Amino acid sequence: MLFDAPLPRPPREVRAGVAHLPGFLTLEQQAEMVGLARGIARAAAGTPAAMRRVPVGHGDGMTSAYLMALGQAYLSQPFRYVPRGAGGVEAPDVPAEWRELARRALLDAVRISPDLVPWAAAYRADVALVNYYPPGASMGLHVDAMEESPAPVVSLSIGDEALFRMGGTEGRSKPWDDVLLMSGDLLVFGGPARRAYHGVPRIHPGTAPAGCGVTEGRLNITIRQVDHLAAHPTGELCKIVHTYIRRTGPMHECERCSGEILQSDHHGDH
Ligand SMILES: O=C(O)CCC(=O)C(=O)O
Ligand SMILES: [Fe+2]
Repeated sequence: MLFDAPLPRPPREVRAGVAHLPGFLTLEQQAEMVGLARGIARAAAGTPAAMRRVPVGHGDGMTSAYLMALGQAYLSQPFRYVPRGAGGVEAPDVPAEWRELARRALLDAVRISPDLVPWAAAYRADVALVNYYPPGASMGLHVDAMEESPAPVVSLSIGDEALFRMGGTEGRSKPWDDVLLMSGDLLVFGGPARRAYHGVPRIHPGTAPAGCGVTEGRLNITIRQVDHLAAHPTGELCKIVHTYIRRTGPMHECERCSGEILQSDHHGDH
């Protein structure tokens, strides 16, 4: 009996700015997310927004995961987001319930990692990247560097267990923090860890729980804020395109009202 009961996995701060909340999603919520992702992938099949294999930080002998971007197209070589309509590139919508789920996930994560606090109130998810790892797939150590906003990344795992590795901000070398991500787990990284190297060296085949919606492999959904937004004194939101460091602190200029100086809706992000 001692070894039959699952070991308790309390929420924990892996390091400053990294919160791991095991079992954040119920099995029903997991199956619902998988169903939604599958439906979107089916509808996008055969279009430029279709799920595709994208090697991330891969060495010899590593098999890459499949990727589908929602909210904005995410192109490789070099990696970049392309806003909808720009250059005729389209992307499926991020389901409204995922954006809301990410907002709530961040609020929960803030309680575990106080370094995430500055981002919670103004967080606005605008992109979701859906990764599918077939058995044997992995993702090399990389930095999520293409988002203009420094808001945290909200990551949900469904299906097979994965070894998630978080390194430093300077390079891929040790020390690393290794975290076992199981089906339903939430991981949020931001603040001092936002631009840290991270990856998935391996997944453990055959470990997906019955009823999670994934029978083989692992689904990872990262929900992100790409656009860096600022609030006008009127409350209208604009996208920050330039940041000037003044003696009084950072000042921002937006796309639409070029030249106008805006107040950031974030705190301590520069
Ligand atoms: O699969 C994971 O847990 C991490 C995915 C990731 O790092 C990414 O999509 O940028
Ligand atoms: Fe990443």
